[in-house]
Amino acid sequence: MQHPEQPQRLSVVVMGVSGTGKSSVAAGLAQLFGLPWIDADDLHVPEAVARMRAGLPLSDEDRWPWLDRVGASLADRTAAPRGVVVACSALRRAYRDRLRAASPELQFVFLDGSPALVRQRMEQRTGHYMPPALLDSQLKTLERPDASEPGVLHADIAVPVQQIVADIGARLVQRSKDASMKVSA
Ligand SMILES: Nc1ncnc2c1ncn2[C@@H]1O[C@H](COP(=O)(O)OP(=O)(O)OP(=O)(O)O)[C@@H](O)[C@H]1O
Ligand SMILES: O=C(O)[C@H](O)[C@@H](O)[C@H](O)[C@H](O)CO
Repeated sequence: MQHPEQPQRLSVVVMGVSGTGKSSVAAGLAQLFGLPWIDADDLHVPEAVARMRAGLPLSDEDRWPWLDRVGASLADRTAAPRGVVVACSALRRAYRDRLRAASPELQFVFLDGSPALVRQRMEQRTGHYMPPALLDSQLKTLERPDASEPGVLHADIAVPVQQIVADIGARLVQRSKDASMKVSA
């Protein structure tokens, strides 16, 4: 179903370290806005997944081509003419800038929370290749988006997914209204 206040084209990356709820929140936002969603985990080459499964973190060199595939999905207006929501760790500023270069209207949702809570959720979930032991390296690699970075909404992962989705959804709609007012002013 299309959200009654659907912004023009919505291009959103839900970012954060492993286990913060990116897939859950991306799926919820996509449902709210009637858009497709993509899990960037599905765009890793098998060698990268095998590496993480074995407890080895990815390097920049592993991530650049993957980020370019994520960027291509964000920019694909044929597959997603009204927009798309992508769950992607996008841990470093340079990674996010690479995605912005592919999709200039891109907005980010940063899922933030205590490492203890994230670890607990990673340990409780089943059937995922990412071992909780890689959380420390994820946290070390993370460059938290600060006020100098454009278009980032912050969300606290301690609240239920539905609440994060409703709150972020409302803020995205508000932003789109603010942007159209600026254009017409
Ligand atoms: N806000 C939340 N409240 C309670 N549980 C949550 C919340 N968000 C996610 N979870 C649960 O935490 C676990 C991790 O969530 P999810 O798989 O969506 O994270 P992710 O960031 O996509 O992980 P990864 O990047 O490793 O694929 C899942 O079991 C999910 O159901
Ligand atoms: O940049 C990275 O190190 C990766 O994208 C990881 O974050 C995982 O793919 C993802 O979080 C699944 O657990």
